Amino acid sequence: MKQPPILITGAGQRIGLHCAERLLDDGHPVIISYRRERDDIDRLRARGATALRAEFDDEAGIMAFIGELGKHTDRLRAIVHNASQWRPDTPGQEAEAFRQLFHVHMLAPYLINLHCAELLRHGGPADIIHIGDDVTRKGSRKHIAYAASKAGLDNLTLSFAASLAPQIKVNGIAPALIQFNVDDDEAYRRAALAKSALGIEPGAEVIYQSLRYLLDNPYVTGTTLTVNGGRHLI
Ligand SMILES: NC(=O)C1=CN([C@@H]2O[C@H](COP(=O)(O)OP(=O)(O)OC[C@H]3O[C@@H](n4cnc5c(N)ncnc54)[C@H](OP(=O)(O)O)[C@@H]3O)[C@@H](O)[C@H]2O)C=CC1
Ligand SMILES: Nc1nc2c(c(=O)[nH]1)N=C([C@H](O)[C@@H](O)CO)CN2
Repeated sequence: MKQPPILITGAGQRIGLHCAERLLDDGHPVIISYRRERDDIDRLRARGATALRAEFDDEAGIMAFIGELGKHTDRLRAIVHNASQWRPDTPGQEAEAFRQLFHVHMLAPYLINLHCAELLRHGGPADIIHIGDDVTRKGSRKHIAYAASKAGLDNLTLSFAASLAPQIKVNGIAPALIQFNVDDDEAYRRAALAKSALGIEPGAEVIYQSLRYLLDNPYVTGTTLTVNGGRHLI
């Protein structure tokens, strides 16, 4: 019997896109959510992925996505909450930033988990994976709202792991620098690389490897994998 699809949110680019491609390479059916249309999303469609547009900026958008998802599948192998916005604290926009970050990093995973857990209860292996951030370990001077919203996501991992066991495993992945953004200048890149013991920009494959471990291990739940190049050692 064909495996149930794996849902990855925010997989129109970068880490989510890479993980979607690698899951397709491994023969998994894939559903992604995306916000802005991109050529890469057409490439995923050509490989058989289902791409559903989603805006998690308010409750209505999140619930609309949940309704649309239910029209495309009655089972899921896993839900990967990857969608995210990385924005600094901006004077004059503090509350709006906090609202946006709370919605995408906490309310969307919370409502999707509550409303879609039933799709994971099909008797086979089932996982929810929250992509957090190593920054929750100590906070951030310039991304206070971002770090707080990711810390809330870490706590959702614990609560949902307890609540959905034993049918569904729930874990997190806490990356630190994985992949620079195109507009990151040389000085920023040098400073960011110096913040970890291993000092490299590893690329998205290290997140796919972590995802693979959590999907394949039947005895891990309620944990968060740190993938940070040893930042905690510096
Ligand atoms: N890249 C890195 O080095 C690190 C990444 N992480 C985490 O890893 C994950 C993947 O990182 P990365 O690939 O860089 O992520 P991106 O910054 O590329 O964001 C992923 C996607 O999330 C979507 N998204 C953002 N806000 C919303 C929203 N309100 N509703 C729906 N979709 C939304 C974006 O869609 P669109 O572009 O169409 O707007 C984007 O394509 C994230 O959770 C991130 O926090 C953690 C530490 C380091
Ligand atoms: N949604 C995103 N979250 C984060 C990103 C990103 O590009 N998108 N990038 C980082 C940085 O790499 C940081 O870990 C090191 O400077 C953090 N989160």
